[in-house]
Order: sequence, then structure tokens, then C-alpha cells
Amino acid sequence: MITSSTETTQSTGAAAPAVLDARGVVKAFGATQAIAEATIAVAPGEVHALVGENGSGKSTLVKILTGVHPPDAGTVVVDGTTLDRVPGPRGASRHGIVTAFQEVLVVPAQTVGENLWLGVDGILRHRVGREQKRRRGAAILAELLVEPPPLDRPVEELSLSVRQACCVARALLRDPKVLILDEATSALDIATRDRLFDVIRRRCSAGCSVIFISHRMDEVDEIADRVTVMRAGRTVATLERGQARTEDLVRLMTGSGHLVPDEVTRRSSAGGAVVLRARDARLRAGGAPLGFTLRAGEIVGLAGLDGHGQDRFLRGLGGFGVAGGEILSGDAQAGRPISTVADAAACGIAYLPRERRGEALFESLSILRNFAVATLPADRRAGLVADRRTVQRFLPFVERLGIKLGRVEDPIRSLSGGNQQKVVLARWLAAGPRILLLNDPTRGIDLGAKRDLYGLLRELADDGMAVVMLSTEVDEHVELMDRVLVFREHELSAELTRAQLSRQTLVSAFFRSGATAHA
Ligand SMILES: Nc1ncnc2c1ncn2[C@@H]1O[C@H](COP(=O)(O)OP(=O)(O)OP(=O)(O)O)[C@@H](O)[C@H]1O
Repeated sequence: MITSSTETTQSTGAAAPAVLDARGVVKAFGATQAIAEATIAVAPGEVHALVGENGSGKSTLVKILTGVHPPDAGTVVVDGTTLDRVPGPRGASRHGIVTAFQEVLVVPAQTVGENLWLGVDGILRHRVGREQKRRRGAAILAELLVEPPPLDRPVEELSLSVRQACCVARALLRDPKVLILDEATSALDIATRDRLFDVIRRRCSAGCSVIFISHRMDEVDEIADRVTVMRAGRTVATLERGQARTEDLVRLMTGSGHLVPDEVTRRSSAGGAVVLRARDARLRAGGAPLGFTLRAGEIVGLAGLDGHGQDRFLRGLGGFGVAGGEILSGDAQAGRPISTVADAAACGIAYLPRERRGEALFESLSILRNFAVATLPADRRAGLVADRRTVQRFLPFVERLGIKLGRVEDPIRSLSGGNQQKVVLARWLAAGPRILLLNDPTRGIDLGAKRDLYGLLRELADDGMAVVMLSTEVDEHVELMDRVLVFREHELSAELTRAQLSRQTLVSAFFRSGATAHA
């Protein structure tokens, strides 16, 4: 059911010429056929979701629509003009096509105001004066954020969610005709995401169109008028709102009838010996102290609105320090304090950071080296590293996590975003930790891989590993966790047991302060 003409049907039922129409697009990178055949027509005023597994070609299609890559074949019709290629990102901007990406593209040392207007002067037809820039920047941030940061604050001081909101704000400031959000909601907290959806609805009713890429089916369900599904480099269907049930989308994406969640995510673990404790831990000076006991075999979720202390707590468990109190290893290590990353490593704690870029990825290295960077001594013989051994260790993870790659020697940046994340995860799993601390590990990971990861984590927990996982995805907490700690204003505000967990109880706990739910 592929919509392939410039005459597309809007959700209202009215026919209108597409504002952006890619037909028969093909693109290869060397031996990798990133897009075998893609066709998508975006109607004025619609939110058109683009979904597909990691590596299915969504970002490559976006890069063709925005002139980053020329297609090998096919055409792009922009505002009725047929082009063999979109004339570069600036050319796309001039046509009103603007993108916000998942990777948070900001200059950390510059201020919020400078980041909002970064690169805009050469694109806008009229120069925008300093005062007007401040006014418009502040207005757009106030639309997106409950507590917008001051415009002169350096971006590096902001949370990931606020930084991502700045990127979306930057795209919105360009008054796009077609706004492309390429997983740009993945780091937003739930309140900001809801506000963004309101902004999208207002912009769309004024004629803007949105291409919306997300791995979160609840978001697609909420905002999309139509959904185009990609599988292995092909657009396989375009569905109208109402036709696009999650299970149908999953089937179209994966080519199989597997649905999420399966029983594995529902199995709960009782927990074994104590492996880690927080005693009177404070996440900010003057905050209420919190106690926490982690047992072998359990999976504990950390939740809350972004920037409310859950990240600080997770990092505290990983030896990055807390504002007061102590983090202590469990009985096996006789209460050894964990105050540095080295202490944590010595106690078998592995920490997977939230931000791939900068914190976790070595962009100039190969896929294999990125995998092996924490465990290289395992492959050393007589002082030399045997790549063959590294490959042997890596391949089971490639299989297990479904990592899509060309050759293991290829640069890590040749992988799609989700596959890069899987390589980082494999790196830490290969270290065989006793305690795994995961900071939003499924951000950017597709549904099938998420399901595989949940199964893997449950298996590891069954084998005695303890897992603490910060997640920004409500469904993930509900489906996977044995219990969830909810943070508010840098204090523990609620602890929900598995029996208490539902979308509703969790989201209402985000907004309620001091309401500790008891088992
Ligand atoms: N610059 C590049 N060089 C080589 N291969 C690339 C390049 N960009 C993308 N690819 C490959 O093209 C395929 C499609 O990747 P793409 O990033 O478009 O997928 P995606 O659907 O956006 O995935 P994700 O959901 O993980 O972001 C992947 O196999 C990827 O490894």
C-alpha cells in the first residue's frame, strides 16, 4: 500500500499536492545498500512518521531529502520542482526543509542564545537583529520548556533533555515548511515531549509538515497522521492514522509477527544477596537522604522528569560521587566504599553512559576496537593483541544483539545510531560485570532489538547479575523492571513495586512530590 503519487490524501481526506515527494530513491555506501528503493510523499500540514528497525535506511533517506547525500537514483520533488538531488543542506533550508537530529548538535561552551541561532544568518533571507534574536529565542524556549534556561547560560551546564530541546528550538526558529525530527524526541523528558507535540500541532494547523522518526510507538500513535514503514532499505507501506496499529507496524518493520512485550519481560525476579547499598545518600546539598539496597538478580528502574536526580544517583552508584552519604558494595566485599570509578570497577560495576558521542564512542576507531576498548587485555598474547580472538569474542554479541554491520574493521561511524549503541552495550557486557548500571540504553534502539535486550538482561539477572537502569521510556519501566525508584527535585519521591507499576501510576508519580508509594 505505498503512496507514490504527488497527490496524497491528508487525514482530513482532502487531496493536496505533496510538499516533499521522494520517488524511487536508491543509495549505496560501497557494498552497503542503505536504500534499495524508497518512496515517500509528505502532504501539507501532516505529521508523517517514518519507522523501521535500526539500519533500515531512515536517516539515509532524511539525508537525501536534506541534501546531505545525493541519491544514486530517483528524484525528489520539492514544491512541485523535480530535482535529481537536493542542492545541499543550505539548499534544503532555502526550500524550508529543516532537520533536528537525535545526536545533540550543540557547541557546549557557547550560550543557549548563540546555539539557537547557530548557522542561521547565512540561510534566512533577512538579517535578524540581536534583540529580535533574543526575543524569538526566549519565546520558542518558553513554548517548549516549563523552566526555560536563561539565554546567556552556557549549554554545557544544561541537562541532555534541555540541550535536545535547544536543537529542536533551533529548527523551529527557521520557520520550516517541512520539519524533520530524526529521533529528536529520544532524550526529551515527558513534559517537554508533550509540549513539543502541542507546538507541532499548532505549526501543522498553520501549514507546516513534519517528518517524524521515532522508535517509540506510543509517540507515533499519539502524533502521526500517516506512517511510512521502512524495512531493509525499502519503504514497504504507508498507513493512514487508525490503520497503523502497533502490532501491524511491528510486523511490517520486522517481516515477522513477533510482538512486544513477550513473557520474558514479565518474569520477575525475587533478588538474591545484597550487592550494593546507598546509605543516607544525598543527591544535592540539603536534600533528603535516601537508602537503597540492590540485590543480585534484580532489575531496578530509575525514573522521573529529566534532571530530577536519577542521573546523579546512577552515576553515584558508579563511583562518580554523591553530594552526601555513602555508596557501599554488598556483603561480598564487606561494605567497601565506592567513591571513585576505580572503586566501582574493582567491585565489578560497569557503567554505560547516556550520551554516545563524547562519552562512549571512539569515533575515529573501528567497530571492533570500539567493542574491545574495555577488555583488550583478554586478547593479548605475548604482549600482542590478536584480532582473531577479539572477533571471536565479539561475534556472539553481534548475533545476540542483532548488530547490523558490514565488516568489523569498518569505522564505527559507518553504523546507524542504534547499532552504534549496541556495540557500546556489547563492550560492557563483555567485561562480565556483577552489577550493570545502564543510563537510558535503549535510546535509539528499535523495537526488535529492545525486545532482545530485555530478554538478555532478564537472562543475565537470572544468572545473578544486578541491573540498575535509568530509562526515559515509561513502557520500558512497566514491562521490564522488578521495581522502579522515582526521583523528584533530587530526592527519592516514590518506589513502585512490580505489582504497582502501570503507565498511569508511574507518570503520576513523576509529577507528585514526596508521595512515596509503599509496597
Ligand atoms: N556514511 C555511511 N557509510 C557507510 N554506511 C552507511 C553510512 N550511513 C549509513 N550507512 C549504512 O546504511 C544503512 C542504513 O543506515 P541508516 O542510518 O539510514 O539507518 P536508520 O534506519 O536511520 O537506523 P537507526 O534507527 O539505527 O538510526 C546501515 O546499514 C548503515 O550502516
